Amino acid sequence: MASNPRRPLMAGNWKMNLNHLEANLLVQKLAASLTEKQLTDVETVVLPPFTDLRTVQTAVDGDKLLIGYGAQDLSPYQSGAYTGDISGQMLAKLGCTYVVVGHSERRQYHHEDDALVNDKVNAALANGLTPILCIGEGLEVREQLRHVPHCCDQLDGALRGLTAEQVTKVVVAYEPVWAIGTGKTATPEDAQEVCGEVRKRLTETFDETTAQQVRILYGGSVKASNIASIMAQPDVDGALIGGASLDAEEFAQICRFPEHITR
Ligand SMILES: O=C[C@H](O)COP(=O)(O)O
Repeated sequence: MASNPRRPLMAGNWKMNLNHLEANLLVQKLAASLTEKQLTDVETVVLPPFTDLRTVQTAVDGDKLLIGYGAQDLSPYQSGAYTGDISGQMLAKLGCTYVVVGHSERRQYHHEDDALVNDKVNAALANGLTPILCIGEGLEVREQLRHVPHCCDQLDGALRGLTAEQVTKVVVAYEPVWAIGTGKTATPEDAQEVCGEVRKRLTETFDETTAQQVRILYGGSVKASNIASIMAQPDVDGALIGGASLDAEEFAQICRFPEHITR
């Protein structure tokens, strides 16, 4: 098999954790724990709460840190009377490059469906942001062995109407809900099964060249101790990391995974 041309991406989703002072410390510590080469080889991104973004921007710009950042959600609208919401243009203005869309916690607690996720993917792209599109099955679906069609349906719904060129700008994150924050990691083979099927679906819906360009991440209890075996899978191009990204040293060790595997 040809070597993987996709640059690995490690994205730390802080969820609703860390105030802006703690955010500054974590970003500085993370950058100091990684060499320029490590940060060049593996794209390292943090996804703080909205209230931390300006602080993270100041740290990254001020110290020219090789760390990217983005948000955990965005409104499908550009502006207007949407109390409490944040638009893609606001995030772009803060220098964000990424935004998480359709995380299972948004789907569960805010009843986001595939149509809304599709609108948010479009809003992200319209503002030059890279959507990290989350898909994944719950335990019941997994036990019924319906996880592959379930994830492909979510993928189809979220990407409906997009051109192949737009799809190359999307990152897909496969996160089995039963593995999020539970300490129960999917096996590397479980991760590869769905990530491989996602790439196959992208090939069928768009084309092979497009599918080969899309980065597909795994998320769900990723730690320094299990990242190497996950990243050894051919269709896994990185990880969306929750809990472990709140510890700078642990996250840095995850980003250093190439030292432990040969792809
Ligand atoms: O977005 C990140 C995922 O929900 C995974 O979270 P976790 O690493 O704490 O399991």
